[in-house]
Amino acid sequence: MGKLLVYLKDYKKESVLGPLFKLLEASFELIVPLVVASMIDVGMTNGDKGYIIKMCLVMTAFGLIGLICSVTAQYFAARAAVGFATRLRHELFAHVQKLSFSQMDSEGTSTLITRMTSDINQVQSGVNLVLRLFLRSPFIVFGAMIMAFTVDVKAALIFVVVIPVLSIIVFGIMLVSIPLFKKVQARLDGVLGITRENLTGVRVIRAFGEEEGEIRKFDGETDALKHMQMLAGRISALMNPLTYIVINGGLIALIYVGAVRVEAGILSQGQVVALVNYMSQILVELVKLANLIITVTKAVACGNRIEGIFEIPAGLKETGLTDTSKNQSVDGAKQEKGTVEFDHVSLRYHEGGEEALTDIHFKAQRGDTIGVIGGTGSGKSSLVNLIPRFYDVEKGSVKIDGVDVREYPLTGLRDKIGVVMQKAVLFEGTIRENLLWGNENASEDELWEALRTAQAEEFVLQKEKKLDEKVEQEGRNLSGGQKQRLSIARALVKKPEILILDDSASALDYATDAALRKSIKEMPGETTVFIVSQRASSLLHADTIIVLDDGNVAGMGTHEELLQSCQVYQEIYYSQFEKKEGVGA
Ligand SMILES: Nc1ncnc2c1ncn2[C@@H]1O[C@H](COP(=O)(O)OP(=O)(O)OP(=O)(O)O)[C@@H](O)[C@H]1O
Repeated sequence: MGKLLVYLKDYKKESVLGPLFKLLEASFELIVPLVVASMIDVGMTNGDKGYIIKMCLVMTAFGLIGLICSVTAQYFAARAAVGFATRLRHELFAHVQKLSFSQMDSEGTSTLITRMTSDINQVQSGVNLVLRLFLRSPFIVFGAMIMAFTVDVKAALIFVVVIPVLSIIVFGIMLVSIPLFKKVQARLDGVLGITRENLTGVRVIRAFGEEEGEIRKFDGETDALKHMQMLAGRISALMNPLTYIVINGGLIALIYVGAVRVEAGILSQGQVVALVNYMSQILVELVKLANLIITVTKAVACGNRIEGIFEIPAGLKETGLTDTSKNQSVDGAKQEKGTVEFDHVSLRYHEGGEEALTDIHFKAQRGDTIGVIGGTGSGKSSLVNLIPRFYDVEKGSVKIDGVDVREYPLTGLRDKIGVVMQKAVLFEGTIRENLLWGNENASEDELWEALRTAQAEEFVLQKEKKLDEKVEQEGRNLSGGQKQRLSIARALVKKPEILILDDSASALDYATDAALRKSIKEMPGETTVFIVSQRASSLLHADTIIVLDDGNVAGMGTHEELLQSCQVYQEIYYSQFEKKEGVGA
């Protein structure tokens, strides 16, 4: 948590002024009991109305000044806490962008969202409360005790007994409840996780009629949270009765000793009232202090979890070499733009886990169409994901234009590549805004050209506002096929040297799929295209088809060659060919 405090550095002034104004407010609070005492002893005893009014005015002035100090302190503390949290959120977000997909997979999206939202909020509350109370509460506790001693040493000895007993109760309860609050936080994370999973997968849940099961799961989690909160609440609830018993005992003792000493003429009535006020102030501040410590403990726990994310080293490292400089140094005058080479590549997602890809070796020339086929889980997506460095190889290397992809600046690398993922993802906005992700400077003509190639022109023309038609969050107002075609158009707007279509035509009918492949083939310039597909018919005309089986290359060649020599390919092809003979290939 300590390392996070560096983000407070822009708020040094606020972090100093906030506590200082709180101290000022506390100083006035400590003087008020003495003013009351004087009002009783001088004003009331002598029936001096003028003196009483004067003291009332002094108290009002103290109250007003205290209020101004308090509001000013709140302002500075809030400014520092909100500024700190905003900076922290920015930094965390930027750091998460630098994590590799494997690192994100191992943390989990839901965890990262919790770190970025509720954990940061908790830290923000902690910082705010610390700035307001960490000086004020101890100052009042010790200040009130010292003031009590200045009033009467013998009576103040009661404070010496009461304060430690109170402290033991307050901090004892706090010590027991802090681990419980941590458990409450963990349960809350569970509820958040289950809620998020349910809401993102709501369609599947309903399609499978799993609503009841989900409700039971959710109830189970919330019940567990409730029990934990009740337990923590019951223990915290002991605080008030116990502290009030002690404080009232103390007050009785104080009033008794005070009365005896007033009788003896050692103390005045006003002084006894001042002592009682100091005792009450101490109680209030000890309870505040305990709450502060609980909030701070929660904030530190959340801060440590955030720090844990910062401690994950940025998974994608760049050497910062430019593509052109390296190109020349590697290959002299020879221009290799658009070539993709896998040099004995192996990939493992987790240390100690199974290899997802083993010894993949091939070279695609500029303008080639490479088909990748294989059963589910055979490694097709894993293979193409290595090209834009969504994951890094474990062994070997992936080279573009003769240069290892790890040596490109990431933005430079990804500028060369257009990727259309298995799951089409669109963002809230208009069709135009989504397409411009590919190239923010693309002209109107270029957008329509990309839509034409992606077989999306017709349906966009049918929309009332054409390119300015609204796309809702996750593109939920579009069909699966429309989303896929828009995602393809978005990648084409980029005019990439390398285009990766990862099973991205699965929602298209055979005729549209064939038309799409034809228009991609006819695109101006020579784009190297990788098509991942489960459909053999989609890959018939590829220059090379890579057949994957359990992460290994089972065969490589043209359709005709593979049909002759590769058993895995024959199995795939004939299983589909029998059903779909003559359709759209
Ligand atoms: N992010 C990941 N973390 C861990 N393992 C993964 C990850 N992605 C894929 N795998 C594993 O790697 C293997 C290959 O998966 P991959 O997604 O590349 O297969 P695929 O051929 O594209 O499958 P499909 O056709 O079903 O999309 C599988 O065993 C899968 O469980």
